[in-house]
Amino acid sequence: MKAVLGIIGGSGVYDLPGLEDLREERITSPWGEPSDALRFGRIGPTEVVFLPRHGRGHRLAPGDIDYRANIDALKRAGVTDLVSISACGSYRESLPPGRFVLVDQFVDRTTRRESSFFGAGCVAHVSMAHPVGPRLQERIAAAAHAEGIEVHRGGTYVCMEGPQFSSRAESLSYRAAGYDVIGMTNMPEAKLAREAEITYATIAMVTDYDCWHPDHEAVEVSDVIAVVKANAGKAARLVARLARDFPAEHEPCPVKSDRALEHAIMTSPDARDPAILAKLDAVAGRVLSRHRA
Ligand SMILES: CSC[C@H]1O[C@H](OP(=O)(O)O)[C@H](O)[C@@H]1O
Ligand SMILES: Nc1ncnc2[nH]cnc12
Repeated sequence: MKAVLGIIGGSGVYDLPGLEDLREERITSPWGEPSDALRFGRIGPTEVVFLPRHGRGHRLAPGDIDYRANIDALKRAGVTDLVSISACGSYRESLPPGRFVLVDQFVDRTTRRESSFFGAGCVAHVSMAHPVGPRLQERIAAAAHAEGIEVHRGGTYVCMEGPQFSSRAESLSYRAAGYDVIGMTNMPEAKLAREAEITYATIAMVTDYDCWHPDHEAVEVSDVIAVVKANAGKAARLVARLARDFPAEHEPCPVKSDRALEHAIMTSPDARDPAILAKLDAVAGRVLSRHRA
């Protein structure tokens, strides 16, 4: 399978410099409205598809993003490997603003988001034991190393509902729980990518110390955006190197993110709702077409 690299830009990242042969296309999805038109292009030999998660001009709050439409649209665009660039707060003194963290675990504390493509009419359960593709993460780390960009490998990203930042008590409890960074967007994004058999990884860009730190009173959006802007060049270099060095063929994922639906669908073929199956054409086409045969 040909590799297509998807990039989701988070807060402050509304375009991707260096995309050649750029074209934009609004992909329609049966799941809803994607955050923006997809931007298709090439970096070196690699096909790249870019989507700004909050839409151009940051129109969408974390809880208003249609994560299902975004992932479905990226799947329709042929994306096999998806990298999220996300601003986050830090729970570690050793992860200061400006540091990139390649997280490998997520905790979902969101409360009012559609977090699955499956449900009544077609039930499926995929594994989220290892939500990040280790080989994709390895490639990001190698690209960072080649560019002289310091990254921290590993860590847990807790995803809160927002849009308000945490209270001090919440911040202290997340830190005590052992989480490393906090944001508002990587869940359900990572879950949906897994259901769509897209390999997912996050470059979490630390922008603040949340509000647990004795020397940092409270998070301010202006501080977050100042850090993102100061590090945007580094992020662009990292993505460009990742894309230039990306293999032409999608590499099989060691945690089977690209085969997540292989044994996941519970509903027997004769009990499946044809209307739901029609919506699942892109996300689950690989396995559903086989079952129909
Ligand atoms: C602007 S601060 C809060 C905002 O930033 C992060 O977004 P993203 O993950 O898309 O970079 C955080 O999750 C909040 O949505
Ligand atoms: N402290 C924080 N909490 C939640 N989301 C964030 N995004 C950036 N900083 C954040």
